[in-house]
Amino acid sequence: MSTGTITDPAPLDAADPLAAHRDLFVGAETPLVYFDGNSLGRPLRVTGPRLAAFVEQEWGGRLIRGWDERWFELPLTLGDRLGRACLGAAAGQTAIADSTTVLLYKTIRAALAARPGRTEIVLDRDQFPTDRYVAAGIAEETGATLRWIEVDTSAGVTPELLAEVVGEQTAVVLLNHVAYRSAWLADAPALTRIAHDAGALVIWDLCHSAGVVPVELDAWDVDLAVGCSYKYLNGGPGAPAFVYAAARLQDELRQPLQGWMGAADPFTMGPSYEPAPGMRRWLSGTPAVVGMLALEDMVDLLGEVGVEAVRAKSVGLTAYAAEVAAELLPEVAPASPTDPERRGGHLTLSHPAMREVTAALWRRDVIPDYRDPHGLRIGLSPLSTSYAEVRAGLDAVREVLDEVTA
Ligand SMILES: Cc1ncc(COP(=O)(O)O)c(C=O)c1O
Ligand SMILES: Nc1c(O)cccc1C(=O)C[C@H](N)C(=O)O
Repeated sequence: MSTGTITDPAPLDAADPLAAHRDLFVGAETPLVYFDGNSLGRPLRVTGPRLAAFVEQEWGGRLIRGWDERWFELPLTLGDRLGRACLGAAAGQTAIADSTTVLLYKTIRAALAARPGRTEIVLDRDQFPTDRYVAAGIAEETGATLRWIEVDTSAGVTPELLAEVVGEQTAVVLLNHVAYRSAWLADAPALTRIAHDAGALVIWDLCHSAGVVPVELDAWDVDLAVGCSYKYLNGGPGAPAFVYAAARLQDELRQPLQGWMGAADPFTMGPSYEPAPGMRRWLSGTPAVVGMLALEDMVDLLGEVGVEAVRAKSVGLTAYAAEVAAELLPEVAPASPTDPERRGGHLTLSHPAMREVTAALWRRDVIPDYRDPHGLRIGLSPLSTSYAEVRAGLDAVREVLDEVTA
């Protein structure tokens, strides 16, 4: 059911300079509507053959020699390439390792230890659960206290809100760059400055921005950052995460999971742990080489396309989704910022029936996410999503909403 005033997606797709990139992704040609690329991105077509070739040639052919030839350095070489492609990080500051959860533990502990005498971890009430849970566990373990920023679930942390809570006891400020629920895009440079003015270190969780929103970690003077690689970086389910530590802090920071792969000379196998210089000290155990291969493919693609172009399409897609939703779903409330400058790569629409609507949409191969309270979350991966797909998905929301509220 259309009001007739909604912009036709066809000319938008025809004018989209990235439209052809859709064909690079597995499944993008099917009628399924995928609104969950911010939870698990689609695989690139090149990744299947690349995994098969890895098994036959690198793993099967080189066997243990692969470590010396490429794998031992891969967390750092790929980290550097990821840093250059979409994090604004010069070489030597990014490593691929662990999961975001584990890297949150490592970075928060390292930051706390670097601010002796200060006891507070500042974070917001609405940040992703794993961030809050890890911080709470560290507080129990170390005696640190959590100091909460109260935020509106349809918005996020502003400089004013942060300035109210930081103080001389703040050791570390932990923030999400794009809020997982509302898509609020935090003003990272301003918030980083506020943390620094209070004498604290800042950790940015970039899970919902890496690969879709340009990030400038060096220019913003960020201390530490973490993020996952399976959303807009299309690394695949459970692919390892990334960690950034500013070069100026690397000698000073000590992460707590002292494993042999982060030691100065792993193969000396000496009696005690000495951290490796540079980013290698952020590693703990054997790197997940197979898990990095799909990410490598996406980093190649992002390097070619440029994250600014990805962001331009992302803004186009979320603006179009907001426009269509406003026309087609007048009873639904926007639960994301209306200003595209403050909005990340997804859009959340709120209505009391959205849990039921989401379940019904999945049954008809329209795949968004549901997030409490009442949020239908539409994740739009710019390189694999078309404007026509946005329109088809929202038409389905209209039909299903009519059915479940009839
Ligand atoms: C902001 C944020 N942090 C962390 C995570 C997850 O961390 P992990 O990959 O360790 O499950 C997610 C999503 O799952 C997230 O959205
Ligand atoms: N990591 C996930 C998983 O292992 C299973 C299901 C969903 C996820 C997610 O990534 C959730 C996502 N971070 C969110 O913002 O809700």
